[in-house]
Amino acid sequence: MSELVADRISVAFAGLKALSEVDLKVASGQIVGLMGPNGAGKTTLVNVLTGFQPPTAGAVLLDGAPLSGPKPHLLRRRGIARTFQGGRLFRDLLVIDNLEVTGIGLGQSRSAAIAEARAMLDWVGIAHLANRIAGTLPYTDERRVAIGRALMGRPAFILLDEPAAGMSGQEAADLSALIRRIAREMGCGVLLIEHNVGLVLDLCDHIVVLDSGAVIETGDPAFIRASEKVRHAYMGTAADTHMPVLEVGQ
Ligand SMILES: Nc1ncnc2c1ncn2[C@@H]1O[C@H](COP(=O)(O)OP(=O)(O)OP(=O)(O)O)[C@@H](O)[C@H]1O
Repeated sequence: MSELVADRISVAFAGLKALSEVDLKVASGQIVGLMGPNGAGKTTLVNVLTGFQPPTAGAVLLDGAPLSGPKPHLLRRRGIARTFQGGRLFRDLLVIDNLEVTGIGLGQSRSAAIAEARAMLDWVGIAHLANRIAGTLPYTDERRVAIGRALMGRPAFILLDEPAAGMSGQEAADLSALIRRIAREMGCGVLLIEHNVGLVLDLCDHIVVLDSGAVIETGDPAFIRASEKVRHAYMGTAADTHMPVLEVGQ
């Protein structure tokens, strides 16, 4: 059992407080949702947890030990992987090569990286895309490749930044099933940033809601669904009774 913790993380950009003393915890096999309106600080927190953004204050702890100042590739080697908004694949390379170079970057031999890349594409359900040029894929397939690439080396944690953006209901449902398998079958701890509130409420064991850089609510999906504070943050008024729920599947 492994645990990734954000401990009172603050980030300031030239006077703008992007995050203020944010706490968050993800354990092995758990799916934690990170919600909040645009500009709430979600990506900044993922950047801090993955070494792309140094915190102004606070610490990231992996199994109780602080990870102060390491570079993203070193955190990746320690088992903290992520995807990005927009995929960020090596667009001129084949899909299989995108995964292979990641394996090699993690210290695998070429043959081990190729073998894991093939097995991973199969596990994610996109073996048929192995020999496509990554830059020619439709958006939704690109997302799956990005997730497969992030799973190379079997990370302990995967942080997914808006993986369902632009997906149809059925595509989001398929993605949801994949994320559940990542947690249940791989035992990976998942942190999910997603604007599709329906997907987050359906999938997550625990949810943290940010607004203007601060945690305004944490709890299980039923608690978050009923929260006036969350409704208020999303809709701008407590009088509104509907959160912007996009239904998953069916
Ligand atoms: N590198 C940066 N320099 C200056 N300001 C930044 C930087 N990165 C983010 N910000 C600001 O910090 C705040 C939080 O941004 P962030 O991207 O983390 O929010 P978010 O919740 O991920 O938003 P979205 O849902 O739109 O992706 C915003 O006001 C944003 O403009």
